[in-house]
Amino acid sequence: MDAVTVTDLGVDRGRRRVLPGLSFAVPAGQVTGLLGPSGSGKTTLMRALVGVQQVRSGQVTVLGEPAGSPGLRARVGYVTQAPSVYDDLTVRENARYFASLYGMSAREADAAIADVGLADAAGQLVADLSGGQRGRASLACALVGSPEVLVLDEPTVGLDPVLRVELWERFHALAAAGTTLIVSSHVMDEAGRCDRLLLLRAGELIADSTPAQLRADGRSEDLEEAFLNVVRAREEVAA
Ligand SMILES: Nc1ncnc2c1ncn2[C@@H]1O[C@H](COP(=O)(O)OP(=O)(O)OP(=O)(O)O)[C@@H](O)[C@H]1O
Repeated sequence: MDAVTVTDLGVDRGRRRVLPGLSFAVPAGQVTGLLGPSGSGKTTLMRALVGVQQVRSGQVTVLGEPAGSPGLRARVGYVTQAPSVYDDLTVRENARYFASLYGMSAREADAAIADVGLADAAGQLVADLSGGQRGRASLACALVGSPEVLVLDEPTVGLDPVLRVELWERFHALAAAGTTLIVSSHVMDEAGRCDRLLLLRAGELIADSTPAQLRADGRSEDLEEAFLNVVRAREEVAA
């Protein structure tokens, strides 16, 4: 079953056509990576998926409803690149506040904090956290609502490798329990951790694939090189 379907999605930002017309589907209960260089349109696409982006054309359907429908608010979680937590509250107070909005208990808030590796910093004010810790506090606040679809914009930026691996394990545990995750990254080594890959370049979908298929199509075990080979092959066809 598909959790998300996108048909001919066109988005302009300012005077630029950022997404010319994308079509793809995201299967439920998997981790789908949205990979692409800076400026390729990842955030714009994620904004369209959660219904906060004005679109020029096309349809975005999430869990059977148009993206942004009121009925999806509690079912779709979105963690932006800029952490959306309250600086003047502690990590615990933030998580418990968001838990109360979703009708969840303080215990569930504390579990979400532990899930992102912030248990030791639970009593600290968000204002006193590092950038990476702040991002994880924001992630904890999204996890606490147990959304069916989680859209995460570069959640591992600035994290040390151990923590990155732990978060990816957490993403896969959530997917195994039925959550659909869409995770953006511009680091190709994270592509290998995804079940499926959507590769964007200048707003175009270069690949809708799996890591294994991309390695085969790009004739390289190295995903970055495989991506480049696929891009070059497309350019040769277009020339
Ligand atoms: N508010 C805006 N007005 C005009 N253009 C914008 C706006 N926001 C983004 N853009 C442009 O849209 C394009 C795609 O931006 P987007 O943020 O979606 O890319 P991205 O792949 O998420 O990049 P990054 O990895 O750096 O976050 C870029 O060329 C960017 O300059």
